[in-house]
Amino acid sequence: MIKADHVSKRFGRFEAVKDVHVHVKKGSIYGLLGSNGAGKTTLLKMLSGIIQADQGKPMIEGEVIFERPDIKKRILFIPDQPYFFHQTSLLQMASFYEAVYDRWSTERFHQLHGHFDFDPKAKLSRMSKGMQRQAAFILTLSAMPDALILDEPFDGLDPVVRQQVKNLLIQDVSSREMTVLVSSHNLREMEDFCDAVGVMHKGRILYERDLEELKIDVSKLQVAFKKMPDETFLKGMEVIHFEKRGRVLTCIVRGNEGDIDRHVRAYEPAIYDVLPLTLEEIFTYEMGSVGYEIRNLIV
Ligand SMILES: Nc1ncnc2c1ncn2[C@@H]1O[C@H](COP(=O)(O)OP(=O)(O)OP(=O)(O)O)[C@@H](O)[C@H]1O
Repeated sequence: MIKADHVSKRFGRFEAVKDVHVHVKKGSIYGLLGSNGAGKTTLLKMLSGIIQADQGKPMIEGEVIFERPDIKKRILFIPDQPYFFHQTSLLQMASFYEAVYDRWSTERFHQLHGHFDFDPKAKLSRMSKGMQRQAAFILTLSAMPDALILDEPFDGLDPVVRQQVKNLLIQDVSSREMTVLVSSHNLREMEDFCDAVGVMHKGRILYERDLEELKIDVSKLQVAFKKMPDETFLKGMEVIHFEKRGRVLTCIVRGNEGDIDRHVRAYEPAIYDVLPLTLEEIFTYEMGSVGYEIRNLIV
């Protein structure tokens, strides 16, 4: 659905995006993570058709987006600072959106501003950053886009509204296969929200993973033995990381859950638990093994 095919972008002599290849599947949510200046906004703007790539193809449904105004009407971008016309209200902005976007739904618009308890006649310029962001979501989701590209969309939203917005996005993804590409500095923000994540650093995608596959493939074990087993215990599994505190071993291991379970039980542990792994832990260990310290890249 959304694809960056070896895309690069320079600003003068500075290369902000370097040969990036990303694929966001239809009906999925892709989290683009990265620190300040990583190149996320530049990549999102190319994929929204706002700026042109120097090299490679930013594509939507197999077409280079920059050259296709018709496709741009179905792909909406919410920038990190939403823009509204001077002195307008949500209602006035809605008239503009209705005129531009063929699939605009007035019913959805009323439903959404009711949901957020939003005064549609109040001037948007007098509203807080978080309320302006809510307004951007109300307008954008009422345009019923096929794909949404969101730059730091949760900044400035309180935790309740943040969850409401996430739920609305998930609803559109599951009910009508909307595709979402979302950038964030915050790994925890993406947990339980994205289907896939990519980590961007200094213009490149360092690491990319499907989260379902990742969570199935990596486990965290806590085991204790009356008598410590020999080295075959650790050598018999693909251990990414382990810590030993007294008699308790905590191991992050890769591989089939059933095979791991059989291997561990063969050593007759006194205590054996499989603990939930956070996205941060998976990243810390996986990226650590390729030479990056995730904590230095994102929070
Ligand atoms: N129009 C521009 N002219 C010159 N340099 C630019 C321009 N836009 C972006 N850059 C540079 O490109 C790099 C990537 O910027 P970009 O905004 O894409 O990063 P980002 O990952 O979105 O960062 P942040 O999380 O801070 O918003 C930065 O070094 C930035 O200064």
